[in-house]
Amino acid sequence: MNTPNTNMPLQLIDVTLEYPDGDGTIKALDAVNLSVGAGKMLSLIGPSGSGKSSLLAAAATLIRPTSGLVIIDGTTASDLNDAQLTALRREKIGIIFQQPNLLASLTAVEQLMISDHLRGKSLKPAKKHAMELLDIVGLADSAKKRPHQLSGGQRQRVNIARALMGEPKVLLVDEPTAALDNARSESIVRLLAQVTKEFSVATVMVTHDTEFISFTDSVAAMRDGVLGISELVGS
Ligand SMILES: Nc1ncnc2c1ncn2[C@@H]1O[C@H](COP(=O)(O)OP(=O)(O)OP(=O)(O)O)[C@@H](O)[C@H]1O
Repeated sequence: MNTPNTNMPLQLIDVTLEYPDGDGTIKALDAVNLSVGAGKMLSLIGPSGSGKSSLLAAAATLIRPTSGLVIIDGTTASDLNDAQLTALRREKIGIIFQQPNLLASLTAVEQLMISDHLRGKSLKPAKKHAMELLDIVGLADSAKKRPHQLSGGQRQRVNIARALMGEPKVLLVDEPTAALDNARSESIVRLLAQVTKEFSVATVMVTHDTEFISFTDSVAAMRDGVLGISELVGS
């Protein structure tokens, strides 16, 4: 397949990414092909330095690949200028990092409301939307708590809810359980699998926790920039 397919919110076609390395270059991604369907969640595993973060950064359109295409919900990222890419990211992509970078002075509901506010929504509907999402991630009772009053797992739940505020088509998740104990890690991966279905997003989760990959629809393994298993899911 080498044409945009809107049933596949995330498509990477022959994506190669090279970084300068001394006199030469290093191939962080080597002709990667990947498609993830709406409502499907893929685990991305692989040793350190194999290119997982590079793949997420390319899929997030935070970095332009050396060659190949990144297609988000039918839009080819390389056709866009930087301002258009920023708009595409805001409208279509939710990004969840390892450490929830929440603002210390804001309550959980405010962390989410900011997101809608920046998109031009007024406060009342933003609050309603934020409360709905906090309810979905199991934090309706903690809406008024600030980050220091929440556990690590709860902070990650706020992070997930915040990423969903923009109603993304693609959810990119980098090591969401790295700072959590086993039980909390499992509940976070289960929650990600749940919201993937509920919101019909295409989710890619980089993880070292192979224990929890059975909660996801498929698994791809990276090694030296090459995607070992390139599965088409959700077709
Ligand atoms: N900005 C950069 N400049 C040069 N080389 C880079 C850069 N970022 C990553 N690399 C190299 O690209 C390759 C892939 O790195 P990447 O961080 O994507 O791997 P990873 O699988 O995410 O690793 P980890 O699990 O340790 O985060 C590695 O050889 C790395 O050293």
